[in-house]
Amino acid sequence: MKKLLLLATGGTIASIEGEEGLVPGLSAKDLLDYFNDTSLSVDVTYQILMNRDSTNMQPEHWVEIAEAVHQNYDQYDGFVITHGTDTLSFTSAALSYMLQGLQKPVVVTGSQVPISFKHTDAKKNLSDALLFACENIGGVFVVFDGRVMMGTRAVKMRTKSYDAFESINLPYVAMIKENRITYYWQPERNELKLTLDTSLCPDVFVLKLHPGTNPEIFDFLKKLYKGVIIESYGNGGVPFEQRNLLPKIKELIDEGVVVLISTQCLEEGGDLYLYEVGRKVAQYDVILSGDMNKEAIVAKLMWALGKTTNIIEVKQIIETPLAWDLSITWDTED
Ligand SMILES: NC(=O)C[C@H](N)C(=O)O
Repeated sequence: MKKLLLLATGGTIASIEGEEGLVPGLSAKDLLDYFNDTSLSVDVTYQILMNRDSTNMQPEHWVEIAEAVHQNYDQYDGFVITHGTDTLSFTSAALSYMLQGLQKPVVVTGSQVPISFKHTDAKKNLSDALLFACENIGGVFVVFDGRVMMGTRAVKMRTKSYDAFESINLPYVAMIKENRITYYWQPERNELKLTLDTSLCPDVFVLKLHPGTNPEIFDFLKKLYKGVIIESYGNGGVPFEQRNLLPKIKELIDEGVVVLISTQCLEEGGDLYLYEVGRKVAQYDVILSGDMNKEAIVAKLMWALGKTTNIIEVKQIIETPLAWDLSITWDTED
């Protein structure tokens, strides 16, 4: 019988009605008691790591979760982490970077409706997650509404529907229906040994551009952050007429802040060399995000800056695919 470790962190799945709205209140044991599915023959041990709405998750909590998996790695065949959905993808991406060389599944799940409610997606998600955690596969996965996605590719798309998550720019790994797993593809196996690398620098900011963005915002960012992710438009580029952002971006880079250009478009990634608006900013030492999603970029940049602030080294880390986070090969000017 497979031995699994369930690590509970809170979220709606573990929430109960509080005086001021839903609040995480169930323990890992409560979750399993509600679940009570006898069709799965697994030996589940549980541990409550924290009990918070995932809106309150901070990078330090990602580290706690990664450490818990690492500490227990040899004792279990697979891991299930129950988590709030709001920042679940940030956590799943961060775990994908901090836990390199996983030869066992680490499955992150949650729900849109508490497990204690009559109609809930929690029981299916938990059951699917436990089932998938028994598989002979390595990596961090998100299992939600019957979909299995790589931890670096899941994005929360819907606030209320059960199909809250999509796998962006990478097909689902598998689908689960009535306790049957149908694979579409599988990450290749490797011979790596598990390493825990929790170096994280949280001084990262995401600036979402909109027409009218005031260039002076960069003066504040320069003081507070070591890395700035500019979520630009379409294929990428920044405005250089009227409220010209280019001089401020150059200043930021000259002062040693790492600047990464990404796009507000979720699908297909950017190509900074297509338009003049892109090429102008591409002349500077900016990092390209390809088709990585925002959640993965934030976690990866924090992880990279935890090791080095050297722009060349950070660029090398970010622009190298890791844990299936990036699939685009770089377009260059010629
Ligand atoms: N569905 C959920 O889990 C939402 C909740 N606010 C959380 O992220 O913890």
